[in-house]
Amino acid sequence: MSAPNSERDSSFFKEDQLVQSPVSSPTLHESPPSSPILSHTLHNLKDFQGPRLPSRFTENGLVSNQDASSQDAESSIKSQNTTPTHPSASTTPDASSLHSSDSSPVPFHLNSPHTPKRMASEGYFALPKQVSSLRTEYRPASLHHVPSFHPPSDSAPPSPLLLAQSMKRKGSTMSIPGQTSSVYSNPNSEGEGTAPEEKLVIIMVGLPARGKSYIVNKLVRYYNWLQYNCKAFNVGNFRRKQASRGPDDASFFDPSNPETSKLREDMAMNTLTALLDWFENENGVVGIFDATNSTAIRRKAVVEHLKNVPYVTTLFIESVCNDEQLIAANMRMKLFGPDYKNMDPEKSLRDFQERVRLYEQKYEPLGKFEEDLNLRYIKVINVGKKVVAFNIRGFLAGQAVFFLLNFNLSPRQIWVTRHGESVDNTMGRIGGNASLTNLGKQYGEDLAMFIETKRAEFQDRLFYDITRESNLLNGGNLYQKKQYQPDYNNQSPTEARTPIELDPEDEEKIIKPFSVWTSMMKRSMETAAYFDDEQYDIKAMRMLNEICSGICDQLTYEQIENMHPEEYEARALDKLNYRYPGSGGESYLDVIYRLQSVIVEIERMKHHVLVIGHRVITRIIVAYFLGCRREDIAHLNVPLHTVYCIEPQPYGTNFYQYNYDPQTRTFTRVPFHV
Ligand SMILES: Nc1ncnc2c1ncn2[C@@H]1O[C@H](COP(=O)(O)OP(=O)(O)O)[C@@H](O)[C@H]1O
Ligand SMILES: O=P(O)(O)OC[C@H]1O[C@@](CO)(OP(=O)(O)O)[C@@H](O)[C@@H]1O
Repeated sequence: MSAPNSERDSSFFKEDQLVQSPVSSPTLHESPPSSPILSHTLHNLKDFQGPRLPSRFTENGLVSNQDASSQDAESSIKSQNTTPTHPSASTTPDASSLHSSDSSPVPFHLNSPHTPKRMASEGYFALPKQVSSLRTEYRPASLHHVPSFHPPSDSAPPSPLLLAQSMKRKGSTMSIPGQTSSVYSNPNSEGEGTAPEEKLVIIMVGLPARGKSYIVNKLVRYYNWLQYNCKAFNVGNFRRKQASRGPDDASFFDPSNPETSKLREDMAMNTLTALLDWFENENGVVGIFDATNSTAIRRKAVVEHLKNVPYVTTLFIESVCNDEQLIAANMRMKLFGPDYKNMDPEKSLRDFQERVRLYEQKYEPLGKFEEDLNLRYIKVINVGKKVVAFNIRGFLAGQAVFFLLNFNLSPRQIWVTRHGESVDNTMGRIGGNASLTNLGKQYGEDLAMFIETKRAEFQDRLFYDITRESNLLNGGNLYQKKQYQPDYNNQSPTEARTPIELDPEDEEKIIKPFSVWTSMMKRSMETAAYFDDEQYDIKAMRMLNEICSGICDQLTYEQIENMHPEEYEARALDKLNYRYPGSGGESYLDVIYRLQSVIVEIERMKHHVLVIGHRVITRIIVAYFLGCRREDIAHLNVPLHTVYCIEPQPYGTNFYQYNYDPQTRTFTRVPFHV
């Protein structure tokens, strides 16, 4: 019998790993376990000499091996409306508690959606190999006759039916690297028996120039930052690498052309196969299939291709856009893309418009077909102005939905810097809650002036771009930028200008609020003290506090090396996962997870923000926008008195870096290098 929680030794708990579980669970075409729930239970009751499970069931509750996959062990639990009791429990559930709420026995049906095959695809645990090979006899009692429950004793094993009920169905829930520890029994050094973790295949849907790849790139960055191994598989890129890829113009996309249609389907399935190979060979966790996937028949082929893959769940993401201005802008963006680079823009635009027209002929939006199959999907309409979600389940899928509800395309600036120099910085002491030195205060004062200037500059750029855009679209003359060059050297940029009449919609886009966020530590809040809270929304956040160094707080690195050499060495080996010992001690991974809400809020905001953080905080935020590899995050070079500016763009992100010179009290732009 498994030990109660409190007595389990540490071997029961293992950090949820990034890598896929090494356990070789039975692939679903092998003879499936006789009863996934029961066998899983046996696996958990590691000392229990439970009832012998049959290798077969037949129609009256016993099902042949071939049909075992239609075995509905789970519904026999779910429908009996009882909280499964552990076989060792002394309570004896009476017959009524084993029946559905309407007190009639629940039919034991064989075609349940929760068969081992479906359970695997829904993220339930498939059984570790050593259990599924168990060959024992089990004859489920008829549901009309419910045997009374006798606590197990050496001689009489518990009633198999109740044993079944004691099996909590394993659902998919969050497994966060460095934050959760999945409990399982019989761990061994290779991690055998480690709980297999859910994998997610995201399937994009949408006409060309609807932002699919843009969304994909953001999701890849977000999942990887959360330490889930995520990669995009773009069919267009696959096509461009093919020697025999058919015509390079829109005719390739003509659905009435059988040859090119076959080519396109083959390219799509080959790309999907590459995604599955990546799952297998590189321990992928979230694979994103980036294609138009514009017809139900294509999506059915994708689902068929995936249905036998263990632990995989799917999520369709459709980007819908009926904003003509945005679509026109998107199409113009495409002219700078790989399909039309260095080609005549007018001709390329016409060709791309023809490609879209050909797709539109056969386009089928997500809907009844997917709902009839209970497939999960989310529709993002006009960049999230409206979002429709269907049957969203699973932790990883939920993360995608959460993210998609919070991103936008508005041009704005994201500024990140550490606090000004603190007393502890001058002493080389880490952590603590020291105040600024005079130099640190000077930095804060000059930072406020610098940001004020950059805010006005960006506002000018927005004004020029937006009025130019609206003039272009309205056939008007281009706005002459020179009318708008304020004299920054002599006056505060925000007051010197004559007010200009703007229509309300443009005004909202151009005159943007500006948030200044600090941690709740003195050195950060004191740096923000020079910002005018009439002009800036200033907010202190505990999530932005510096990493807690536990027993090493207030020590120098040299002291740590001398006093705690093993800690010093361990941290140097794996700074990302290493957690400082002592009360509140944290790792970089811990800080990443407490910054998740800050990152999503920055993505959601349409206005500017300045984060005045700390070394770890600055590294993690800059690493997110850079899309850094996990091994680089904890080592980015982010010295004091350096300001980073991040500008999200339609295709990617612009980065700028400014170094502060305390002698001249100026900021100079330098090549971005972290
Ligand atoms: N949700 C969205 N709806 C519409 N356009 C978007 C969306 N997200 C991003 N875009 C814009 O669409 C442009 C083209 O996006 P892209 O990803 O290349 O399209 P697709 O991959 O669908 O062909 C990007 O420049 C981006 O600014
Ligand atoms: O992860 P490492 O490189 O140790 O940097 C974190 C350390 O940086 C420091 C600098 O000493 O942050 P801060 O920017 O707040 O001054 C310490 O407080 C913190 O422990």
